[in-house]
Amino acid sequence: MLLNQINSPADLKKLSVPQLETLAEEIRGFLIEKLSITGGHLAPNLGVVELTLALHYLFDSPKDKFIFDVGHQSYVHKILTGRKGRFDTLRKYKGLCGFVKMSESEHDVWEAGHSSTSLSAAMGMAIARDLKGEDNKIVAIIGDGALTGGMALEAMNHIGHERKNMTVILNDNEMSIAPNVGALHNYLNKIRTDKHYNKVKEEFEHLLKKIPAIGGTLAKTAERLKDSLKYLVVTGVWFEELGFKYFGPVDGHNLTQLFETFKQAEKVNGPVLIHVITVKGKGYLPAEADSHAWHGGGPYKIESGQFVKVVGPPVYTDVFGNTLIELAEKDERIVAVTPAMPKGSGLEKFADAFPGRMLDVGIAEQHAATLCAALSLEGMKPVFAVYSTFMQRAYDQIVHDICRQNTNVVFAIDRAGFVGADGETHQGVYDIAFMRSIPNMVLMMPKDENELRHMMKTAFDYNEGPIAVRYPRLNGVGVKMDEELKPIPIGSWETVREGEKFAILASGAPMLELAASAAELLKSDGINPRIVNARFLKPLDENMLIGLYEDGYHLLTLEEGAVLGGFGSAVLEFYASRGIYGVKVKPIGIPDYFVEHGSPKEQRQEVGLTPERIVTEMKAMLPRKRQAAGLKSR
Ligand SMILES: Cc1ncc(C[n+]2csc(CCOP(=O)(O)OP(=O)(O)O)c2C)c(N)n1
Ligand SMILES: CC(=O)[C@@H](O)[C@H](O)COP(=O)(O)O
Ligand SMILES: [Mg+2]
Repeated sequence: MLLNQINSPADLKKLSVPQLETLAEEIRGFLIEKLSITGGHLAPNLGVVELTLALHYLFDSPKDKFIFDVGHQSYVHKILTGRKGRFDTLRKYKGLCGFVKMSESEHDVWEAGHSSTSLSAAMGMAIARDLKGEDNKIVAIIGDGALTGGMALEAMNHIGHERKNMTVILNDNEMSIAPNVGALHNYLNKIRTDKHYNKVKEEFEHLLKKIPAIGGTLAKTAERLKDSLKYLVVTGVWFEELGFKYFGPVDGHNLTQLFETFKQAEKVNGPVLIHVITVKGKGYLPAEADSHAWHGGGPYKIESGQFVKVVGPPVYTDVFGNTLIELAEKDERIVAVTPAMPKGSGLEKFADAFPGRMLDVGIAEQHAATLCAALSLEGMKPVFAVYSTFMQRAYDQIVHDICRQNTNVVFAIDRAGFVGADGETHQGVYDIAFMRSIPNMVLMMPKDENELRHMMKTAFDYNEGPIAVRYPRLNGVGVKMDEELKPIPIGSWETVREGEKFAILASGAPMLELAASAAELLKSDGINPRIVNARFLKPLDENMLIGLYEDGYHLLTLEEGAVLGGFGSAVLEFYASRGIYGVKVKPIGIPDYFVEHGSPKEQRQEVGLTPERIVTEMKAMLPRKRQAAGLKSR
């Protein structure tokens, strides 16, 4: 196996093109085999085997810098840079990261997980390189989906203006996670498919060069003629007008074509954009046939192409999608907006049921948020369906457009809390802190999927401004679902377990489960804590908080969110702002660092979101002398 001889990119340089082609097939086989056990982003990586080989063959990483957008398609890069032996640990706790990771290799020069950052990063590195007088090459690899992200266009605007030497590789496989959307996608499609463009291109470009440069007013007309002719036939003219020299479309699975194109591009001074056409899932028929399903998934049977655990969508996602349909049948104002995650956000059935009322805007969270604000001002009832982590992209729009104008936007915040294998770039752990501090915002989290349904009813009945419900990436909690949907009084908590002396205020199913486990452990100490479903993170249940203080409870708050500025902070602020200093409050949540990939259970264990930790914290709140004597609480 040639693959066994490849331990660094230098090993590639000795190979012939036929050998590289053989190596490509071996890498494909390696990916299919390894990911059948670990799961992961199979289709994106099968699509970039030849492209990544060409990069490492022609450039000189890490001196030349490769910047992968999103980074979910960096497995081949990792195989070629000495990490193929770690693939059994892919996306596992303390194992190989599923995205680019600087701590893993000197060849990893830019980390991501969120899309559309590669061009800004490339520009920053190009400017730094030139200021330092260095001469390394900078190559950004961005997908057609990531190109729909607003900051990619912001970067292109800057790059085209400064005209720094860099190479942008547009990996165009017509797919985002779902089929790609948008005018840019349609434009790329035209370039990709219109053979006419390519056939006449050479002749016309040749002709254009023949038009003599002439003086006077005629010159302007001739120039305008050249430009309009150029527009007609030169492919990639949109990129050219933005200051890039466009090459393509190039077959991204043909090494010879890739090498030829890269060699031509090397001669260009200034930014170059190479439009590479690839097949997402290339070389594994189930993934080629349905690259949406195979964008990222769990373990599978190679022969049958069946996932080992036919894991439906996370139960909250599914309940959200089904309940939204139920509500939309009675309310034609309801419109769903998703930034490129229709399936992940549970909106596919809604889209089928209500054509035209599910808007996939591409990877454009900022646009999605402001769009919702305007939809609401015009009398619609928009739901912004977004993962907690990706919602971070739209913070200003949420403040400036949605909340400040007090619009009736419903937020369906999915993947709230630890998400597991995607790790630190995807944890949904900051939205409590950043949403609760915005005026007019209401923020809820259900104790189970049945309460999610009632919260959705609450949200869509609410007409006092923005209202958000956050829910975790959880499969199969399994509770009885109420037929009738009843709105929940805003700001009302619920005692789910009576107790004395201590009260655990827990937000969301994972935390309520944790509280119940801690209560079990505490029985032997004669401590019987009250457990409260703190289902509103804003506004707080002020009556209950006053009552808990007056009844002398010691409080612990539990949140699967950043403890800095989170729910526990809100409770502390509540008491402090009323001059109540005699109540003990212990906020328990995620400490101030980024929690890497693993399972949510391992992540909770790592940060101390465990029953044992709660027991320790509770005992620490007992009066010193009683503790010292090892006495049980009163
Ligand atoms: C800001 C942001 N929003 C959403 C996502 C979720 N996401 C991950 S990959 C992806 C599609 C990327 O498409 P493309 O860039 O074309 O890469 P491909 O998977 O096709 O290789 C999306 C939407 C993300 N990573 N970042
Ligand atoms: C790479 C990326 O951002 C997406 O593919 C993300 O991994 C999807 O997450 P879910 O699997 O939770 O839908
Ligand atoms: Mg794509």
